[in-house]
Order: sequence, then structure tokens, then C-alpha cells
Amino acid sequence: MTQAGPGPEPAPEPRLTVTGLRHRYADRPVIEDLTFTVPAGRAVALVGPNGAGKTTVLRCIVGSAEPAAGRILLDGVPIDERAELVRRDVAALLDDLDFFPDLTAAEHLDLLARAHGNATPEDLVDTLLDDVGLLAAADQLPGSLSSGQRRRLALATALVRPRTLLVLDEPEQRLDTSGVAWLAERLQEEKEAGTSVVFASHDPALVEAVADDTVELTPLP
Ligand SMILES: Nc1ncnc2c1ncn2[C@@H]1O[C@H](COP(=O)(O)OP(=O)(O)OP(=O)(O)O)[C@@H](O)[C@H]1O
Repeated sequence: MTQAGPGPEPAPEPRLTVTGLRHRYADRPVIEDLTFTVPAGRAVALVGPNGAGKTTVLRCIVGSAEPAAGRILLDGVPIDERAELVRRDVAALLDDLDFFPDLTAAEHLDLLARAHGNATPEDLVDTLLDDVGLLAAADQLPGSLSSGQRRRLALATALVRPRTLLVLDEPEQRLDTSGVAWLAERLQEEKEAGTSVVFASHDPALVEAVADDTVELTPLP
């Protein structure tokens, strides 16, 4: 009698489940019947040309756009029924962030960390500023940062708070080559820490480096 070897690894439980998603602006359909899942510690990239609906899907996931049909579950619970928990569990960077003009880069991160329950965020803030290459600019006001530095600060605001799901819209925007390399490494670390990542991107190298799965969207006629 032969002994059965270990079977194939069981598919990981999805953390985020998007099923049959449809979205329309006025009467114009933008997303038709989209289904995908993101397990813990995995990354899914939404790819496709301008206007394909990537941002719209991300907006539905974070609850800032209302699907016309379909279900979006986070850990098995509909996103809309756990609105408060979404705020706790989901870190998102979808738009250019509006910064407070009179708070420094470090103060922004400090404020957000404290708002999310970290009473002693000094070390975390320093580490993140170092990570995103803004240590020397820690005491600068947002208005004095370059557009790439503001983008780095915006990314840091998503990483300074607790999260189980990270939602990013074109995180590579305005980053230089070394910034994109850092981003790829950082997103890998996020996955290793068990965070699920869903991101839209126009950068094939970033997608290749980070995504376990890609969802290809095409503009609807
Ligand atoms: N608020 C809105 N009102 C009406 N139409 C909208 C709105 N937002 C987006 N659209 C349209 O929906 C479609 C999908 O837009 P979306 O921003 O989701 O695409 P995208 O794939 O993220 O594009 P890009 O790569 O340019 O960021 C586009 O045709 C866009 O014009």
C-alpha cells in the first residue's frame, strides 16, 4: 500500500471577496460583473488603460462609491455593514491627499498614528520618514515639499496606521526609480506581515514584483 503524500496546499481563505460587481455613472456602465478575491498576505493588481474603471473598483471597495450590483465582503462581512470596522482595518490611498498647510510632515504622521490609537508613535514616525526618504524633510510644511515628496508623505500616511487591507490607486505616481523600487519592497513586506493589498497600477514592473494576481479591466463601450 502506498502512503498518500501531502496533498496540494489548500487555497488561502479570501479576506476580500468581490462578487458580480457592477457600477455605472448615471446610465453609463463602467464595471460589469467583476469577481475576484484577495487572500491574507497576497496582492492583487488592477490593470488596464485609462478609464477602464480601476479607481471606481477601489472606491467601491473602500465604500466611497456605491455598486449598482454585486457583493463586497471583508472577512465575510459586507463592507457597508462594517463601515466603522472598515475605517479601522483598511488603509487606503486613492486620491491626492489634502494636507493641513500648517502641520509638518512628521506632525501629519504623528497625528494619524495617535488618531488610530498609537499613544507613542515617535519611533514609528521616524522609521517611516526614513523609509520614504523624508527624514531630512520631517520638519517641512507640505507646501514646501516637491510633488514626489508629497506623494511619499501620502504613502506614509497609509502605512502609519494599523491595517489588514491596503488599498492603493497608482501608488507609483510621481515616484522616481528608487522610489518605485522602495515601494515594491515595502509592499512585499506588507504581504509578509499578512496584510492584503489591492492596487491599481500602470507600472508593469511594480505589478510583476508585487502582484500574486492581476485583474485586467477594459473600458466598456
Ligand atoms: N464621478 C464620475 N462621474 C462620471 N463618470 C466618471 C466619474 N468617475 C469616473 N468616471 C468615468 O468612469 C470611467 C472609469 O473611470 P476610472 O477613474 O475608474 O478609471 P481608471 O481605470 O481608474 O482610469 P485611470 O487609469 O485614468 O486612472 C471613465 O470613463 C471615467 O470617465
